[in-house]
Amino acid sequence: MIPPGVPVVSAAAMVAAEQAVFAAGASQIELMERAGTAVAREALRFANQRPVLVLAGPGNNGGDGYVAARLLEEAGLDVTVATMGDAKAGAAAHMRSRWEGRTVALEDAAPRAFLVDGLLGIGKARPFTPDLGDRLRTLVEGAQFVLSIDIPSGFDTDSGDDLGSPVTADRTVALGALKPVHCIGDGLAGCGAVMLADIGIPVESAWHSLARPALARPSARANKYSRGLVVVIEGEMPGAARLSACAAASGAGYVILAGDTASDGQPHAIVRRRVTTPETMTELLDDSRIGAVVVGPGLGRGQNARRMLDLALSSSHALILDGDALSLLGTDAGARLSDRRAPKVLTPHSGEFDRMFGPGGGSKIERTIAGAKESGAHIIHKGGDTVIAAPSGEVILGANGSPWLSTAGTGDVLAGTLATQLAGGALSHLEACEAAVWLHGRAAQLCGPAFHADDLIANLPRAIAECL
Ligand SMILES: NC(=O)C1=CN([C@@H]2O[C@H](COP(=O)(O)OP(=O)(O)OC[C@H]3O[C@@H](n4cnc5c(N)ncnc54)[C@H](OP(=O)(O)O)[C@@H]3O)[C@@H](O)[C@H]2O)[C@@H](O)CC1
Ligand SMILES: [K+]
Repeated sequence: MIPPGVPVVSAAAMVAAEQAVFAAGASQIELMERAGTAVAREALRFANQRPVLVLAGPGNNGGDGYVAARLLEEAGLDVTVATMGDAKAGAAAHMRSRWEGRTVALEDAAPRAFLVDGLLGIGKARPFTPDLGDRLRTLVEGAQFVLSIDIPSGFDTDSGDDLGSPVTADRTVALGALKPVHCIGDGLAGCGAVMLADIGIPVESAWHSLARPALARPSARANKYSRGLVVVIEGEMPGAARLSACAAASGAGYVILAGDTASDGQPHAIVRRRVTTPETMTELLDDSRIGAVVVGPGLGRGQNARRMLDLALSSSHALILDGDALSLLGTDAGARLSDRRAPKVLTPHSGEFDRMFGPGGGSKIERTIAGAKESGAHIIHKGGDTVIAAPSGEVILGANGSPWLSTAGTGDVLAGTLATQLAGGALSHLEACEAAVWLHGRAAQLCGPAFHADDLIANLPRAIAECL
């Protein structure tokens, strides 16, 4: 769980924002006092008179820890500080000197019920030595509650990678702004629930956490075309396209399922069109009322699939490219899509993303931005830590889903949900992506455990109702 709709910044951008506050006259000591106060406030909500162990590292994260220790002791709690290394000169050393309570070296510390983790923050973290790692594991496992200051110690701020840290927090108090580690990678599990503390540092960013969309009810003048005409192209595995079409039918005015389906079926509201040749596909797409086309779910990778994809790409409609369409594009994705002027959204999982844009080169956020810039497409890079990137470099980080989403067909449902939001025309492309990811995640939460993709579709109207 992360706070919705707030800026997310890299470690370097956070430091720059802090520097701007110092340049405007605030002192580092003042800022650290505010940070430690925010941590102590959260700790007091959960400590419930239990003995507290504050871990204080050598940097400013440790400085925040000393402030929190002082305030918790003043509030009447039984507090011990375990130190790792000497506090660095400046505010951290100042806060260390103001702590007069019980202090032990980290190596000698014994577990206590309430653990406040101020070992390492957004400075460049190195893996813990084996001895320290073992001691830390004992302290974490011996605690009933772990509260991390800013980030869980031993995680990389920008990639969210766990550097072999034994810390798993129940809660993390993010100071000033969210960082990538709160939203992506191993950090999602390592942070626990994330609280955001405003410590008076103005932060602006092109990256934000996912927020619930504001969706409009249909106007009194609405008709099936004004609410969006969605076309879903069927292929070798028709069930996938049908899931997309059914999801699109939650909100779109008109949905056409185009393919080799001789029989019609449920729901009857979805119009079946027999489209098996380039001629019938061209005829279908020659309709300016179409708001969005979904191509890829269950499409197949044979010659016919390739032909259908090419025709969809050469149309002027907004395209959602998913599943087999992404595999067919492969390493040509950037070159082929950047020439296409009409809107396009790619919805790869990590395997499909790597096949198109390569596996290396930075964090999931940086790689998704690079893919969006290269292809000129919006990209929804799926996973437990979905990253949405626009070619402009804007990013939405969405972790509102459910681990139960990891089942076949849920991606097809996302593609259809997205088509509806794009075809409606009321939202920008980035907003449509954000709305689709939010609705999809919320529908999954409403399903509870052990659902299948059809259940997800059944819950989309309830998720939409929460956005009106
Ligand atoms: N800027 C501000 O005014 C404010 C900042 N705030 C707070 O400051 C935090 C950032 O502080 P920071 O930049 O001092 O970095 P932080 O992560 O605490 O320490 C880095 C140190 O750890 C050391 N180290 C690394 N790995 C290690 C290991 N395995 N084992 C042992 N040592 C290891 C590393 O040593 P080195 O690698 O350089 O030898 C370096 O000395 C931020 O998250 C927030 O909590 C708030 O108070 C608001 C005001
Ligand atoms: K920490």
